[in-house]
Amino acid sequence: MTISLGILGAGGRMGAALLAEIAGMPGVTLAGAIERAEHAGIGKPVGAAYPPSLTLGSNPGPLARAADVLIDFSSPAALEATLDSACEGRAAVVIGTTGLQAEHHALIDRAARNIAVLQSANTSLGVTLLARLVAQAAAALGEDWDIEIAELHHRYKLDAPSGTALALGQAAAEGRGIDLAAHSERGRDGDAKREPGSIGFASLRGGSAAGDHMVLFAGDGERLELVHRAESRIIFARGALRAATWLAGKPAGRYTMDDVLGLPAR
Ligand SMILES: NC(=O)C1=CN([C@@H]2O[C@H](COP(=O)(O)OP(=O)(O)OC[C@H]3O[C@@H](n4cnc5c(N)ncnc54)[C@H](OP(=O)(O)O)[C@@H]3O)[C@@H](O)[C@H]2O)C=CC1
Ligand SMILES: O=C(O)C1=N[C@H](C(=O)O)C[C@H](O)C1
Repeated sequence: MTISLGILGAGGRMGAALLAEIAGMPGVTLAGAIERAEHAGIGKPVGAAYPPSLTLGSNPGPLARAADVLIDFSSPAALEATLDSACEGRAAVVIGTTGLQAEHHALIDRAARNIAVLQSANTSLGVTLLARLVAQAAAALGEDWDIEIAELHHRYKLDAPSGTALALGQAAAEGRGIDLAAHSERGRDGDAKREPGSIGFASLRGGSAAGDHMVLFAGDGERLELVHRAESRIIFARGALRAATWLAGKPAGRYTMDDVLGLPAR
C-alpha cells in the first residue's frame, strides 16, 4: 500500500528536509505541499525531484482531501485551519510544530475525537528515548537533586524554551510527581535565586545548530547530565515520516512517538 502525504510549511527548513526525504522513500507519495498564501513560491514547482505539475499551494482543504496523512511543521497560527481541514478531509495529522499553547492542545484533543493525530515536539528517536530516561532519573533521584534543562538552537528559531525542552521538563515533572507549570523557572535574570524543587530552563540561540538538549540533575557533590545533540534536521524528518506511515489508517485518537516505537506508557 502506498501512503500519500501532504506537507504543511513546505517552504521552511523542515519542509525542505521532508521533501528531500520523501523523494527517495518507498511506500509513500507526495499528494501536495502548502505554504502561507504570501509565500514567494506559491504556484511554482515543489522541487526538482517531483513532477513540474506538482506546485506549491496554500489551501489545506484540498490537500487534506488528497492525502492520507498531513505532516505539519509550520506555525501555531496555522494549526486550527489544518485540523479543521484534516477532519473534513478525513486525513490523519502529524504535528511537529512547536510553540503550542494550552488552546492549541485543546484543538488537538478536539480533532483527535474524529481523526488520528500525533503531536510531538521532537520526532527524533533519540529524544523519544531521552524523555523516558529523564522521567526515570527524576523518579529515582530525590528532590534534593536540582533539575535544569538547557537547549541550543539556530539563530532563526522563533520559540523559547524549545518544545523539546518543555517536553523533557514535563517528563521530569511526571517522574518526580509534580506539576510542571507550578515548578518552572524560565528566563532567570537579576534577583533570581533558585526555588527548591523547581525545574529551570535556559535557551541559547546562534548559528546553524539543529538542536541540542541537556537535562542536568545536580546533586550535592555529583552531577548527572543526559544530553541529545541533533547533527542535522534529517533525524526529525525521518522520525516524522516513520510516524506518518505508522499513523495512516489508525483509528481516531491522540498518539505519541512512544506509540510509534511501541514503548509502554511512561
Ligand atoms: N517536532 C520536531 O521534531 C521539530 C519541530 N520543529 C518545529 O517545526 C516548526 C517549523 O520549523 P522550521 O522548518 O525550522 O521553521 P521555518 O520557519 O523554516 O518553516 C516554517 C514554514 O512554515 C510556513 N508557514 C507559516 N504559516 C503557515 C501556514 N499558515 N501554512 C503553511 N505554512 C506556513 C512559514 O512561512 P513564513 O516563513 O512565510 O512564515 C515557513 O516557511 C517550528 O515550530 C519548529 O520549532 C522543527 C524541527 C523539528
Ligand atoms: O526549531 C527547531 O529547529 C527545532 N524545534 C523543535 C523544538 O522546539 O524542540 C525540535 C528540535 O529541537 C528543532
